[in-house]
Amino acid sequence: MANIHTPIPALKLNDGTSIPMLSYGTGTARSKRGKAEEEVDREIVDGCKLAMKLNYTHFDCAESYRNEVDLGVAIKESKIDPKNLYITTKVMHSVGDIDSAIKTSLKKLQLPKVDLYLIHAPYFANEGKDEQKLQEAWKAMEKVQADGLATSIGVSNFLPAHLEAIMKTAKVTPACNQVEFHPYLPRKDLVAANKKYGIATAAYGPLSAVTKAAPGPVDDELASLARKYAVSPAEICLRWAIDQDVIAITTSDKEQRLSDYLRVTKFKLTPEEIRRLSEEGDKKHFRGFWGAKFASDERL
Ligand SMILES: NC(=O)C1=CN([C@@H]2O[C@H](COP(=O)(O)OP(=O)(O)OC[C@H]3O[C@@H](n4cnc5c(N)ncnc54)[C@H](O)[C@@H]3O)[C@@H](O)[C@H]2O)C=CC1
Ligand SMILES: O=CCc1c[nH]c2ccccc12
Repeated sequence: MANIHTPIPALKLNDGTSIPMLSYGTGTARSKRGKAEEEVDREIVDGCKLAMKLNYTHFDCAESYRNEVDLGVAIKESKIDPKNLYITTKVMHSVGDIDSAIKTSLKKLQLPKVDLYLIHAPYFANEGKDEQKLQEAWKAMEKVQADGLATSIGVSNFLPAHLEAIMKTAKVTPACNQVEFHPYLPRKDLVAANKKYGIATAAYGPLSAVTKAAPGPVDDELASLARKYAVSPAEICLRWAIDQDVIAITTSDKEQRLSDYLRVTKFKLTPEEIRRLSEEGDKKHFRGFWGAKFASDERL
């Protein structure tokens, strides 16, 4: 049985801060869709509070999820000092006015600052092709950090070309690039580009191989490793990310699953196990979010 008090491993970011490598994603919940954004959604609040009770500390949110208000209420009701939590949020449709967007997000979250603020996607900039727009948005992100409204700043869904564009004028290197990442979408060139700049990679959709993309060629290897470590195949997927220094952003509304995911603090995959899983993963390609429309090569 997992000891839920075993600390979640942390990764040092290029700005010297540490980020918990297992995060509770708030973007999967669907219940908010029928409600006004300001209306508190008890299902979302209770989901976040459950994760807090289980000792999750890192919460991944976004302007576009329309649930910053709910995460804010969950933090307040949990009575946990926000200093002991790690809150990520992202800007999407307000990317043209990032200065106001962060203030609006902080108001909804009832926080003086977030730990990590991300540009949700590069597509606002003429589907990622307008370098100047990307650079202007990044400059505004640097101001958010300079103003003390976000400890760290980063990006999401950026491909190597988008990183190169902003790095031409950046004063601050993004701390993190949050992208879809799992054995059927290992993003080798993108992870290499992130590494080149010292940018941490964060994975969304890390369970895709056991959920949306199942069945597939990694199934036998996942089952065998799950038996060896007495965990579920999902936890092997999470560890496959973490053992490659990738932050895993997952979620569930089931207490048992959320609790089980914390068993990732109890084991580590060997380099050979990671290699074997990656080799099997290479036999299939699956992309669940932001499809080919946005990348010249879907596998990028
Ligand atoms: N930056 C971006 O563009 C994006 C960010 N995200 C963030 O990442 C978070 C996690 O994304 P997901 O794709 O949901 O991650 P995920 O791949 O970890 O999947 C989690 C989902 O799988 C389900 N699940 C877990 N174990 C299962 C099992 N054994 N069998 C069947 N279903 C199972 C859970 O109930 C949950 O709905 C989101 O909540 C959001 O915060 C997600 C998508 C895009
Ligand atoms: O973050 C990516 C997935 C996602 C979940 N809800 C929304 C709403 C708007 C854009 C993207 C998403």
